Amino acid sequence: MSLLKINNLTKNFGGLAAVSNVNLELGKNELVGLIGPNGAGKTTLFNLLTGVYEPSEGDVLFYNEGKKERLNGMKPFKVANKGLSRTFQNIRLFKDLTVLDNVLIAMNGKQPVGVLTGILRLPNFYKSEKKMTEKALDLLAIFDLKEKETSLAKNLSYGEQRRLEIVRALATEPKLLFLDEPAAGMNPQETAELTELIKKIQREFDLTILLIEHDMSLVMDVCERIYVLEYGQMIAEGKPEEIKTNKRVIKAYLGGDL
Ligand SMILES: Nc1ncnc2c1ncn2[C@@H]1O[C@H](COP(=O)(O)OP(=O)(O)OP(=O)(O)O)[C@@H](O)[C@H]1O
Repeated sequence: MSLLKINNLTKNFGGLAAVSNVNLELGKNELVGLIGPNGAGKTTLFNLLTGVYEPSEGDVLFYNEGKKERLNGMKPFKVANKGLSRTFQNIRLFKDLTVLDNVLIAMNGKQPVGVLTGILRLPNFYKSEKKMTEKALDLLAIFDLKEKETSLAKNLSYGEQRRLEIVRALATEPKLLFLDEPAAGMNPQETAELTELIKKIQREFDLTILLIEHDMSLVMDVCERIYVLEYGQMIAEGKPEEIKTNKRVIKAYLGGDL
């Protein structure tokens, strides 16, 4: 069953087509990779899918509980409310807030009580706040960050900050998660641990994941299917073993081995 469909998507920056006539489809519960050399258009594509950019041409269609919705032109917070969440290539945390507060802020849009209940601090407000805190701590525990709940985000190691970013994205209870280079800057052991975590959250949270990653071992290990972009165009799509031996893909990566 299709969850997201991208039809002939194009984004022009002046004379440059950063994304050109791209088609892509994600089925429910799929874990799909998006790879390509530097400047291929991967992040631009994520920005088109999450409302940061409006497409120059084409459609982004989201199949939400049987209803087809067109996401083009929707503001990022609206796209997030539909159940599409993302992490960024450059870490975007509230560095001077605690780990727990970083997660609670991400959850805020999901606060189930009304504004008045919140302003007047009625009993339901405290009940819901307690529930949210418990949920945030459960998520932090999965990512081995529970003991750090009171640490300031800026005092976490690089790998921990990257994990906290994923926790924040999950806190919005997404149906579709876009991960932009989650292993960037991680050492091999941290990358191996993250690989296992990505597999685990996809299973346990009933998620569909699209993953941009330069670390080929991670991509080949976790992804069921892989799309390859080069100069804004989708040059290949297939299973990891097909992508590894695809001549056009190998050429795009300067003739090197994947
Ligand atoms: N806001 C912008 N204005 C003008 N050009 C842009 C803009 N954003 C991206 N580009 C250009 O579009 C092309 C694709 O960039 P993009 O960042 O999407 O590539 P990428 O595949 O994510 O690269 P990397 O792997 O290095 O992160 C590049 O040539 C880039 O310079």
